[in-house]
Amino acid sequence: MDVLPIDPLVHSETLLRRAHAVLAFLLAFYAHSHPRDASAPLVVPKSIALPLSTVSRAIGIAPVVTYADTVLWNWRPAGDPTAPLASATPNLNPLSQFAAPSINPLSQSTGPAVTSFEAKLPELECLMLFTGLPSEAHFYLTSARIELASAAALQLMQRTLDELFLSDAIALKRIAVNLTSLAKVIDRMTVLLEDMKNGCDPADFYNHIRPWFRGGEAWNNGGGDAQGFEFEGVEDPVEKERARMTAGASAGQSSIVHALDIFLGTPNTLSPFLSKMEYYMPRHHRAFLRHLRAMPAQTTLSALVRAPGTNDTVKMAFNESVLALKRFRDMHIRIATLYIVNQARRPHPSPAEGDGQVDKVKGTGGTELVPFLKGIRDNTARTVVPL
Ligand code: HEM
Repeated sequence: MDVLPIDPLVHSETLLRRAHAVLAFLLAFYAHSHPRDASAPLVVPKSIALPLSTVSRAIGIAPVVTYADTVLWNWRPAGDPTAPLASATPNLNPLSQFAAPSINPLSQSTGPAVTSFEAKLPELECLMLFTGLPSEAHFYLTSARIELASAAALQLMQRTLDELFLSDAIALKRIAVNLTSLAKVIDRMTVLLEDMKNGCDPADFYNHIRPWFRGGEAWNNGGGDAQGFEFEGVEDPVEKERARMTAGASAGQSSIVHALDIFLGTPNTLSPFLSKMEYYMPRHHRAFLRHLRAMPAQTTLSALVRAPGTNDTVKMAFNESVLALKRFRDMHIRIATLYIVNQARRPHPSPAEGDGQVDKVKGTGGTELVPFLKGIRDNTARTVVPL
């Protein structure tokens, strides 16, 4: 195929994102419908490799299928094929109305308005699927709904950071209310995560959907020297190396849970895997995480809840949020067990992970998922502060 120029796209972030998604899907179709030779790199033809590498560099994201391609940029309002691409036109973005749900921390006798913005949740459908299976659409849209619900968490975090700056008695009261609200938003995310089971069949997921997400890292999984993808026509050594050992798409690339970890000060912020996943996020998300991390240590929430003299109300509200995040991760482990570990135990058509060593089963991001996810969950629980 010809190498198509990307010049007509360069002035539009939206078109560049769309190009990334289309090219990354093409890369996955090419790579994973190709006879696999674990001893050699997979040469990706320049018709895919060159524009994908250029577009990825332009928007600062890895040249492979990412969570952004399958979830963040992969929806439109259901039943409206003429609707603009996700986020093309802010006013027509069905998610934009949720960016600022009306949560007023000081008028909370009946709790935050989490349910009221949930009621307005629009019906969404996916732009692209690998398989066309309803399970695949449900898989992506479950994550999209979690992202949507988490808009409220972002706002609560922002308000709390503003109050931290003041840290007077009223500010402390507001912080406690915000944190209690945050716990409720995280619990809502957990309910939405559990809804994965109501539309995504575990066997379909494991055998037919998940194999498409694998990156260069998985090309020679377990086989000697790492070979990965070789992008034909890409000469720049940095870009070549970037393309070679890409991780597969994973919701570990969603920035919301990373943001919660930084905000609450869990030790997960030190996880090399989670840091690596930042390169697979849109650059604005990455910048946001850096910004959160750059807060001076003495002005963080973590410092406040550990400072002598901080009242128990604030500490209890903080612990509520931490424990809600732990519950989210408990649910996530149950989901990963159902969709990956249990499936790996069964005979299945593709030899993705069929060596029977269930403890060594890997996530699409490349982790040994059972110990990894449990460690992350336990770190979260350890962040609780004593009263
Ligand atoms: C069938 C559904 C799912 C399965 C099988 C699954 C599996 C996994 C696995 C195996 C990992 C380890 C990293 C890797 O190697 O890829 C992971 C990480 C992660 N996943 Fe999922 N996941 C699912 C759905 C979701 C959803 C809907 C979310 C929320 C948006 C989510 C959020 C995360 C996060 C934040 C991580 C990083 C680890 C952490 O912070 O706890 N996952 N997932």
